Amino acid sequence: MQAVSQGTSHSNRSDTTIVITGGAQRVGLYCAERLAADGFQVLITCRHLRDEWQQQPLAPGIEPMLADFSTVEGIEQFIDELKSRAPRLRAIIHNASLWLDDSSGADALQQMFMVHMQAPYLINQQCHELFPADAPADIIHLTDDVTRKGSAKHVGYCASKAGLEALSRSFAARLAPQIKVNAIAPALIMFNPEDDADYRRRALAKSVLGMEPGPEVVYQSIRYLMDNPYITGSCLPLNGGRHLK
Ligand SMILES: NC(=O)C1=CN([C@@H]2O[C@H](COP(=O)(O)OP(=O)(O)OC[C@H]3O[C@@H](n4cnc5c(N)ncnc54)[C@H](OP(=O)(O)O)[C@@H]3O)[C@@H](O)[C@H]2O)C=CC1
Ligand SMILES: Nc1nc2c(c(=O)[nH]1)N=C([C@H](O)[C@@H](O)CO)CN2
Repeated sequence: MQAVSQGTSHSNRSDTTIVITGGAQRVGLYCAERLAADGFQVLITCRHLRDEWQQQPLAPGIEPMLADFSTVEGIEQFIDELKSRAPRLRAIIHNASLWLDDSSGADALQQMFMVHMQAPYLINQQCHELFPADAPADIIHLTDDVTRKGSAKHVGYCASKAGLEALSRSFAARLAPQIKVNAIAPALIMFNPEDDADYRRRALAKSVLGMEPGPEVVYQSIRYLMDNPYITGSCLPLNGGRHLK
């Protein structure tokens, strides 16, 4: 039986682009750096350019695009600019996210709906034609393991991430067989600087592996999905065994 090759050789990766939304920091920036090192062109979106890029420029192959997904107009502006650049897309990674708890104001759910659902919905609908017909193509959504059980303190966040998970499965059905569409559902990946010792201890205790893995495990999951030709409509649990507790 003929082996199916999905991986693009290093040489022709340089003419294909991976979009990572919210890629100017933390998980998104780490994955952008690893994918650029793999030879891809990477477009990261951000709401503001970072001052530190003057002294510490982004790695070669990474280019920032300004985008604010808090309004439909902002999402459409991003889509128009992306189309005007007419990249040969290899992947779109919907990483942008707001992690607001339920005391963050009356419009918190609406804000998270815009970033977690409205933006991926419009971008997937209007940008799928930027993927070349004859080459591997992936859309990957970053959801959250918390959708398994719900969250007493992040009701709105959890609901919007659950909606993103359903949106991912629907686009998998709509865009097959040309584009594979999957989700990655992380639990704790990396703490925020403001997380105190007690919070960190409690968060680590929620999984049987009890670790803060860092963003490499998200990059590994992205590469697994990109390189495997037979996975679509899935949601990859990346949770240290939280479901076993
Ligand atoms: N960190 C973790 O432990 C976990 C992370 N996840 C998920 O993994 C992904 C990456 O996590 P992490 O790196 O911590 O994410 P961050 O909290 O650092 O947010 C990522 C980016 O989202 C962007 N963003 C927020 N609101 C908007 C908006 N209105 N328009 C455009 N961009 C916006 C921000 O970009 P900017 O400010 O530059 O515009 C920010 O840099 C997220 O989807 C997250 O929900 C899930 C579970 C655990
Ligand atoms: N957009 C974000 N989403 C999430 C974050 C984050 O920092 N930004 N962090 C978490 C937590 O790590 C949680 O999984 C464990 O405490 C969840 N989502």
